Amino acid sequence: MNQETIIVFDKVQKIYGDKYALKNFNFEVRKGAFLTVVGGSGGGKTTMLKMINGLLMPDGGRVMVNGKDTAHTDLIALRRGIGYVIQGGALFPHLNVRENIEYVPRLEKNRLTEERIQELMDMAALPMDMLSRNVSELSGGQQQRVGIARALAAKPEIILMDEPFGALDGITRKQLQDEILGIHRRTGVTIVFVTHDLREAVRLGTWILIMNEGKIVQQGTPQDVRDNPNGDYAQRLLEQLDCG
Ligand SMILES: Nc1ncnc2c1ncn2[C@@H]1O[C@H](COP(=O)(O)OP(=O)(O)OP(=O)(O)O)[C@@H](O)[C@H]1O
Repeated sequence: MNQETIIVFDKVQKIYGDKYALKNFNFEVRKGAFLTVVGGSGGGKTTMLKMINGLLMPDGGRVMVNGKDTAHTDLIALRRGIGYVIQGGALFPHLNVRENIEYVPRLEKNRLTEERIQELMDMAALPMDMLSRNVSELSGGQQQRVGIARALAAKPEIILMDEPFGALDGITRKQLQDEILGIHRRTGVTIVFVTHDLREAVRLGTWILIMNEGKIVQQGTPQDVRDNPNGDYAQRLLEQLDCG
């Protein structure tokens, strides 16, 4: 394994009934990458993401994170090093912002210092006076920011993001994209970010993976993908960039 590789998919298969969600999927994620995974509905993006933190296991092949096969690893320890952000933030609605952010570290008997909480709020561009607010009173964009602060709390090596900004208006979406780019730049965390939106994928990614029907259509830098679309599917997807 390449020293700089943090996640490896090795001949991974995932089958539901007689349909492959992932078919002979081989892929490596470099440490520190901002990988964006793009493609149409049902292409296998969420399936591949959930295999990284062991929410799903392969039916064939293996997924390695930091050199360890997820099928033979302590899943709690694995998830401790992986932040997970999904659409809507999946916050605990009855808890306030502080309690949401402190939730996982507390389970592990790690108290976050006030300094660390301030740092997390700053990274997510949230004001400190929001800590005592109940999350159900916050806007969608604010909730998503709390989800990001919570995912960062345990200083993960990897952050998985599944359509995190899908439900937000254009302006809020752009602000959150800027925030996550800043977090990536400052912390060097490896990010795997699933989106339907090629424009978002190109804007954020250092590396782009285009998937369709459980297979890789194309991968490369945003520039490579734009300049040399591989086949009809990539070409049609890229046409989104030119109209709109
Ligand atoms: N629990 C499940 N049971 C049966 N089929 C499933 C299940 N989860 C996913 N699938 C199927 O596997 C395929 C890949 O789904 P997946 O959610 O990974 O795609 P996706 O690219 O993330 O799609 P979307 O962008 O719509 O979320 C789809 O055909 C889907 O219907």
